[in-house]
Amino acid sequence: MNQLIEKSFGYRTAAGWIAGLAAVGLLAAGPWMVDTYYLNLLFMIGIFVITCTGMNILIGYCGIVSIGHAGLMAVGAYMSSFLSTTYGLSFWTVALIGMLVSLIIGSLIAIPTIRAGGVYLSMITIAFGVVIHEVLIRWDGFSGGPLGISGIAKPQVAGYTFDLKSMYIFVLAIAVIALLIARNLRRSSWGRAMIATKENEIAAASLGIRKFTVQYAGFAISSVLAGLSGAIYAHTNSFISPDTYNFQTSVQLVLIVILGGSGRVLGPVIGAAIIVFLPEVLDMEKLRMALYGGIMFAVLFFLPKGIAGTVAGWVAPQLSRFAPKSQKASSSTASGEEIMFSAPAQAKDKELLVLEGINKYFGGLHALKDVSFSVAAGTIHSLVGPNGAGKTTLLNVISGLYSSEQGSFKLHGEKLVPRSLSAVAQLGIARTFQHSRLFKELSVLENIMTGMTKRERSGLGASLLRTPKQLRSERQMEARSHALLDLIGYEGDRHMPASQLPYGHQRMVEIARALATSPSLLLLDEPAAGMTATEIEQLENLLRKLVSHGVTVILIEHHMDFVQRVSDTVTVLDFGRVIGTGSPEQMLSDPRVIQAYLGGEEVAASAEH
Ligand SMILES: Nc1ncnc2c1ncn2[C@@H]1O[C@H](COP(=O)(O)OP(=O)(O)OP(=O)(O)O)[C@@H](O)[C@H]1O
Repeated sequence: MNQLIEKSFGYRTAAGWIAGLAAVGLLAAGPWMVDTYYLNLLFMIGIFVITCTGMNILIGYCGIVSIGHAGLMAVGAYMSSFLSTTYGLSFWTVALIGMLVSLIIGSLIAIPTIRAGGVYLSMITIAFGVVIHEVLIRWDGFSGGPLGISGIAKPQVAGYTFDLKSMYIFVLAIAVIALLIARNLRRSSWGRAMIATKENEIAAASLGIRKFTVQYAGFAISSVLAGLSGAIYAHTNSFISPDTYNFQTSVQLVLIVILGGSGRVLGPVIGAAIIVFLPEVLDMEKLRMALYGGIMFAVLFFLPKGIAGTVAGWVAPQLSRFAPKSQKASSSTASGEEIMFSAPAQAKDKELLVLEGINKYFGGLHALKDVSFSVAAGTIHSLVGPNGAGKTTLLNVISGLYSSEQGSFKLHGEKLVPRSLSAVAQLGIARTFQHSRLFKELSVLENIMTGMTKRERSGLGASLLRTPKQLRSERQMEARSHALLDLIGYEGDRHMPASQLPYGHQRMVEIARALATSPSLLLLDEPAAGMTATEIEQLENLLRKLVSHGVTVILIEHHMDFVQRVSDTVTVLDFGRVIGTGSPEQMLSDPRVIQAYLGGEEVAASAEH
């Protein structure tokens, strides 16, 4: 039965390829089937697909809504047109230069845009688009001013001059390549890192993923595609003016991505087809902006996932009924233990982490007061204390999410200088969060694979081209993820989006994702919360397995019997201060600890009587 299912998945992929090839074949026959008017429209769809595939990577994968991308198209178009009309250079040379200049300018704009984040991000891109438009109107010597540049040469190859038909075929080929690149990226560690950062920047950073690096890559790809499509358009149309690339064009580009379905590879194709054909069909050329505004409103209100996203939402559950629930990678012979524990176990008596005099303030609140203790390698060290005692704050300080005002850390005997979350992850410290921070858009397997990003990430070029080496690395990561899920005893559907997981499974997957970073120190913030008794038992076994192989665990937990069973050492915090460190038996029977835990209840109880 399993083989049948696997075969049917193979058939699905094959069916996808056949349908794709048939569609491309049909579109390639376009020049011989439609008149010039419709061929022009098809050509424009191709141009938009190229640009919007880049924007889809930026908006859908990275979560950066750029409303100035027409400016980057303009850079490619004007640079190539200027060089072509002034120096008579060939299209192939000037298109390449246009693309590179667009890449350079896009990369420069990316820096403030990514750093600003939030609402300022889109404002910067709008400002960029407006500035480019103004520069083109005023810089006569380069752009021809408001009149633009005309007489731009068409591409030539061995004496053959490209006409609209051949340019259309060329654009179709580039659009298909752009779509394949977007698809490859989505299936690579770069694509997963982009989506992870978009969904939960803190969780992504805790896996060692640098937001700036992945978002910068998204900006770079989209700049290249915008510059290229700008150059192709200019050399086909033979004329460009500043109005070709105004604010309206930028809005149109965003609309195509959102209408088609941001983050969906085929979204730009659907969006571009509708946005190009609709004003023609409705004969609303003069009311184009009003029509776009209406479409934008309707899409955001009725189809927030766009057309492709909505259709996928209907179809995916039907297909998942045929998906193998617990599919394991056949190529892997490695077990979860072999993957996790390739490093030699550390001696138990060695101090892995030493905290000295940690203080943390939130305004007037002194949340951590001179916290000092050490954590021995290969042990489970629990942090307990009443609500608000400062346990999570301490974990946040250790993991680099918060900086402390005073105090120092030593890891493996070396002093650590203040560090970011992603830099701490690079040191081999992994964590989970009190409230699940899984990447909901990604499947269970993809979540785990995201944990391997810092060690396994292939180069960006290899990911875009899906080279055999990159494919091998992907398969290895997938096999390792299966093995890790086996290790934690995860029995659920591994291809299911994390958004659909029950709470207990979310917690387990989050632990597996942290383990995927191969940490030497694992910080767990209330991992048993929301778990069933069986799952807690599995967690207990897993923790024992981890420490037996030398992994060190710092555990925050409110289930005291669980703490008592698994811990080697317990540190008790109360009002941000350490009130004791010792064995679980010592600590949990210490009168100060009982007072700290029960004091509030006693007060409450006495108030009731
Ligand atoms: N980001 C923050 N800004 C302001 N105050 C904060 C912040 N994070 C924590 N605090 C405060 O610091 C104190 C310690 O909180 P913390 O969450 O670390 O306690 P805890 O021991 O983990 O509690 P619980 O068991 O309920 O999770 C609390 O008074 C809390 O309100």
